[in-house]
Amino acid sequence: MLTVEGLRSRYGRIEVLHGIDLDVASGEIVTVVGANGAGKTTLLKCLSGIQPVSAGSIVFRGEALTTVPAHARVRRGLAQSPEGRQIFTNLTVEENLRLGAYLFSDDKVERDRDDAFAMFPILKEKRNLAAGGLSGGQQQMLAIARALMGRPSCLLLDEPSMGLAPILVAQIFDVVKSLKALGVTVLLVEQNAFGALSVADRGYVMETGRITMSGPAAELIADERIRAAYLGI
Ligand SMILES: Nc1ncnc2c1ncn2[C@@H]1O[C@H](COP(=O)(O)OP(=O)(O)OP(=O)(O)O)[C@@H](O)[C@H]1O
Repeated sequence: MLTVEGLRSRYGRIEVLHGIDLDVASGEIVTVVGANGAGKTTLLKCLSGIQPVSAGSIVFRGEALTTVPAHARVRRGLAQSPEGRQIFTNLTVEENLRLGAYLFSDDKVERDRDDAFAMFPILKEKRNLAAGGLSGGQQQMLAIARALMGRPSCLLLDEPSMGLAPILVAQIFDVVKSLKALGVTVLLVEQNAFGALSVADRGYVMETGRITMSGPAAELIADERIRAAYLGI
């Protein structure tokens, strides 16, 4: 569904992605794990079209995306739930969800909203409250639910567990896992390697702008080097 080859990107004169190769098949949950500053967020920004690519290619559902603007990528089914959530805190939960469906005016929007409420009952309970009043975990759920309202075929998730208490981290990873059942393909970028690899089918390890390891998530979790470097085991 998504194939990235030789992707390079830079901030000014400093290159931070040095030729990334990765692919995500339809229906998979794939994670990119790596330390703070490895380049994970930059990679997702290149995929969503808000960071220029200096070399390489991005092909999504058979179509080259590298020069397609960000808004057009969303229309093609590639959606991002950004790091730091970026929900509209002054709007209600329901208004935030409706904004996620801005591409559509059909009656399926109501059904999508009901599906979101079924998936996240707490959002239904708080639908008329300002989103800024939600807890961190609830805001993260809202950010994911809002991205789903755009009916993506592939969802890019940037550090959904960041800044959350451990119990909420577990909940968020459960949510990611449940996306698979909805038929949504997920590319999940995370510093929490254990949580991410626990729910993913496959994983890539990123270090200073390069992919240094990849494989089935279960194999990566069992790998001594990964356990020592990322899992603190
Ligand atoms: N706007 C920017 N201008 C210059 N350098 C940047 C900018 N954003 C990121 N960088 C640098 O690019 C490198 C990769 O950063 P990036 O945010 O992609 O890493 P990351 O793995 O996502 O880390 P984090 O987990 O903190 O988001 C880092 O060295 C960072 O300092």
